[in-house]
Amino acid sequence: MRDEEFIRLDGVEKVFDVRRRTGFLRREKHQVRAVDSISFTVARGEMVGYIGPNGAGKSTTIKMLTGILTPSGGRLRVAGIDPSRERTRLAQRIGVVFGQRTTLWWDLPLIDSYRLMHRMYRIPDARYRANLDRCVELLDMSELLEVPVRQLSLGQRMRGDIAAALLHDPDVLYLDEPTIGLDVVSKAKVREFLRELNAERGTTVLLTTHDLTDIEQLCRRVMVIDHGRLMYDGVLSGLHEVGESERTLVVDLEREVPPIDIGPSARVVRVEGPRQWLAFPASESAAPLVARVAADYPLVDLSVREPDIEAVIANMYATGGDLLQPQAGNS
Ligand SMILES: Nc1ncnc2c1ncn2[C@@H]1O[C@H](COP(=O)(O)OP(=O)(O)OP(=O)(O)O)[C@@H](O)[C@H]1O
Repeated sequence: MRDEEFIRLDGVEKVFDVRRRTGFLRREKHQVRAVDSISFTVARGEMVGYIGPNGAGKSTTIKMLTGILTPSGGRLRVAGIDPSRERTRLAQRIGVVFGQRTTLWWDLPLIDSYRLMHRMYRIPDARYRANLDRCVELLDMSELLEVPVRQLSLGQRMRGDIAAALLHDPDVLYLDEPTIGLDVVSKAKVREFLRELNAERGTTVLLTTHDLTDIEQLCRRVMVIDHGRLMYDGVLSGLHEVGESERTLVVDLEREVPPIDIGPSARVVRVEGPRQWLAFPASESAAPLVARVAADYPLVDLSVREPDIEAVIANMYATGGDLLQPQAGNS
């Protein structure tokens, strides 16, 4: 197994058989293709965002990567291991954090959950101590260890869960919504910790989130999945180009004038006194637009605003992704 292909999926599929009620006693069998022929590789030490709308197939992919679910087709390897065949061996190499569920014992003080994991995973004592001390320090948890999990706030519990996933020094960490419901300070703490973990330990991280700031701050590469298919795999900024989004030229004029009219290449989307906002395709240069406005209108100042990434992604989902192809190189 090469480091560039630490995680590797080739045409992976997952089909669920479900029975739908169609009448009082009638049930119809049908199939849900949750993951539809997905291929990608993740290099050792990469930190990759895995995003998509509800029901896109993200959790199903993560469950196959942990060995909880067996693929219906295709081939999948994590650290050279087939997850569903060697789930126990894989468990020593991976850590998993599900933001909406906890792996901690609800009624026990946090430290007792860690002691149990120490035994369950058969973590050598020195390694357990070193990892625990490091998490306690970096995640600011010294006050929390004796507190029963049920009394922890969501942000505290999340830090507790992240530490639990790292006690056995996994090579790969799957994070499913690790900042969901957290306040700004807790989110910042979790992100900072993940950045350090990745930089210092070279832990490979696959991050699923609906919070695009997580991705912006942590991942250079992002994969977008929708209807079980990989719609995009590349740098986050590249989404602007494929997302058919618009940039905005904001112009300050000497005085109020009627909405600027310079033909079909740009349209006025907002006017506030002498300031006007013109939307134009993100793929086009602003220069000709600026030249035309400057020639015909009393221009004082201007700026160009990049599309907001949330709008780009919302647009991608809305268009069904037909325009988008998985980027070569990572598939
Ligand atoms: N055990 C199951 N049985 C039947 N259908 C399932 C099962 N698990 C998932 N699905 C279906 O597979 C599709 C993908 O679901 P999945 O949970 O992977 O999506 P997701 O991207 O993680 O969504 P969310 O963001 O809402 O968590 C959905 O249509 C879902 O209803």
